[in-house]
Amino acid sequence: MILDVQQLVKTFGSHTAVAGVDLNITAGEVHALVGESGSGKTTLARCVLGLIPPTSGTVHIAGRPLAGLRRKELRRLRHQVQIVFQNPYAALNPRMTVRQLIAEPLREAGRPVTDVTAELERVGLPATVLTRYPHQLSGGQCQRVAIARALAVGPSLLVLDEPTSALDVSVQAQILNLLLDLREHSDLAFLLITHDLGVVRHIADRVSVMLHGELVETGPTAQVLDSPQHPYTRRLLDAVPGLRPPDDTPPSTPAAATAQGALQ
Ligand SMILES: Nc1ncnc2c1ncn2[C@@H]1O[C@H](COP(=O)(O)OP(=O)(O)OP(=O)(O)O)[C@@H](O)[C@H]1O
Repeated sequence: MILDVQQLVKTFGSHTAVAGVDLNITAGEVHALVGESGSGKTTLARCVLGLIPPTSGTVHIAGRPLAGLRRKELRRLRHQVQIVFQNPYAALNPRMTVRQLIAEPLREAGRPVTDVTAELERVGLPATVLTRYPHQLSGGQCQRVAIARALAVGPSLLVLDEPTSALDVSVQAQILNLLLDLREHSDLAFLLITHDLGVVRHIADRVSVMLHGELVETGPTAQVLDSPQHPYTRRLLDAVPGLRPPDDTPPSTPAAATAQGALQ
């Protein structure tokens, strides 16, 4: 088990942002976390990353508790979980070249900086971008650099916070395919925070639905999207035309098959 969260609670003053969440992710799993704005997704992710302490509950990374570690151990454990943000331009230092941006985490992880080109190749970028600054890259290229930086320290879990929503639709697909490709060739697991249920259908193995700080439903993606149990999940799905066949249409009809196939 790469991530094991138990009974996690996070309050800010009198406001409860995360209200007793259990969540586990195994090696190689793509786990999507969906829910409306303010439901607590980012707060949960920040607790998982060790950026903020939970009010109560536990987070274990690869079997080790995040709480109560000495600084050095915590740093090592934190390498295991990396994050990629929504807006790559904001996440990358504008004064650093791509070479410097990727060398920085390699150095931090004690790896040779000569690996920079290999790291670039891994995310589908040519060596010609090495001397460029973020503003000289496209949004998709920037996001690839951000992913390369996250991968450089050898994480087991990548938290992706709306990783494609700032990108053009065609570039979104390329980044999603890159993530699938990375997963195919490693045991890397993903916690994918997204509003896009089409993306969930396309790449997630399991999905958790968050509402007012609680996980109201968790299960294999097809099961949750095709037979949602919680009324909130149903409402989310009903808001996206074509994601789920209407209740009175058997899933086996050609129309329903087309609606679902369009998202594949
Ligand atoms: N540092 C903070 N101080 C006070 N309240 C906070 C803080 N961080 C988050 N909150 C509150 O906690 C709740 C959950 O916020 P969070 O950002 O986790 O939601 P979210 O599901 O990630 O939303 P979005 O999809 O818009 O990013 C919100 O009501 C938010 O205002």
